[in-house]
Amino acid sequence: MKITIGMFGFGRTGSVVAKEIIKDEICELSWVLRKSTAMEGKYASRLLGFDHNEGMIYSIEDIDSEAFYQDNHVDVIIDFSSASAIENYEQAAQYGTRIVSAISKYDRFHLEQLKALGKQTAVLYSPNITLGINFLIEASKVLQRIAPHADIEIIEEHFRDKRDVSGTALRIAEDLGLDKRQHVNSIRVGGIVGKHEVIFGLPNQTIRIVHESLNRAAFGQGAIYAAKWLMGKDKGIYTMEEAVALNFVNNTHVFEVDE
Ligand SMILES: NC(=O)C1=CN([C@@H]2O[C@H](COP(=O)(O)OP(=O)(O)OC[C@H]3O[C@@H](n4cnc5c(N)ncnc54)[C@H](O)[C@@H]3O)[C@@H](O)[C@H]2O)C=CC1
Ligand SMILES: O=C(O)C1=N[C@H](C(=O)O)C[C@H](O)C1
Repeated sequence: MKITIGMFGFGRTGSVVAKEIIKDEICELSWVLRKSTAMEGKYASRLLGFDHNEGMIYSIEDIDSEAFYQDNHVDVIIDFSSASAIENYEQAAQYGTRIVSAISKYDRFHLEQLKALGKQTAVLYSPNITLGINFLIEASKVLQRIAPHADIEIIEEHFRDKRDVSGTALRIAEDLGLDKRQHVNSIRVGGIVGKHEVIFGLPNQTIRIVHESLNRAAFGQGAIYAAKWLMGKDKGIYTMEEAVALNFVNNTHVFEVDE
C-alpha cells in the first residue's frame, strides 16, 4: 500500500516537491490544492513531464473543504503554500490525515492553530525540512558549548524575491540563545535557493558551519522523509530534529514565535 499525499502549494517549491513525490516508489500524489484557479483540472504529473496521470490540481476557491477531505482522503498533507492555508486543511485531521508543514514563518495565531491540530493528529513542522540543516544546528549547539565566549553571527542567503527573514535563521538564533534582531544577517540576491551559515569568531581563528540547498528537490526529499516517519506516529506535534533523531545533544526545540 502506498502512502497517499495531498499537496498544498504548487509554486516555486511545491511543484519541485510534487515531482519528488511522484518519483518516490512508496508515495502517491493524490491531489494538489492551490490558491489560484489557473491549473485547475490538470494533472501535476503531466505538467511536470511524466506520461501518466497523478496529482489532480484543485483550487481552494472551488472546493467544499468538508466534503473534499471526506471524498479525497489522504494519509499525509504536505504544505508548501502559505501560513493561512492551515485554515483550509484543519478539517482533514478528523479523517486521520497527518500533516507535514514546511511553512517557514508562522505568526502567533497560526502557530496556535498548528499546535491545536497536533491534539487531533500527528503534525510535523519544520521551517527547513532538509536533512542537512539539522546537522548544522546540532553541530552549532555543540560548538557553542565548547567555545561559549565565541562571537556568533548567522548569515542567511536566499533568492531576490524572498520577502521574509529566513525562518531557519530565526530558529538557529533561538536554539543558540541569540537575539534574532541583532545576530541574523540576511542577503537577497539572484536565485540562491537557500544558504545558512553560522560563524564562530575567536581571537585567532574563525569557524564557519555552512549548509546550502543546491536544488529545491532537497526540500522534497526532506518532506517525503518526514511524511514516511510521521506515518508511524501518534497525534502530537513533532520536529524534523526528532524525525532525524538528532535530539541527542540535549533538548528538542520548543516552539516560539516573534512577539
Ligand atoms: N521548510 C522548508 O524547508 C521550506 C519552506 N519553504 C516555504 O514554503 C512556502 C512556499 O514557498 P514558495 O514555493 O517559494 O512560494 P510560491 O509563492 O512560489 O508558491 C506558493 C504556492 O502556494 C499556493 N498558496 C498560497 N496560499 C495558499 C492557500 N491558502 N491554500 C492553498 N494554496 C496556497 C499558491 O497558489 C502557490 O501555488 C514559503 O513559506 C516558503 O518559505 C520553501 C522552501 C523550503
Ligand atoms: O522560502 C524559501 O524558499 C525557503 N525558506 C526557508 C527559510 O525561510 O528558512 C528555508 C529554505 O532555505 C528556503
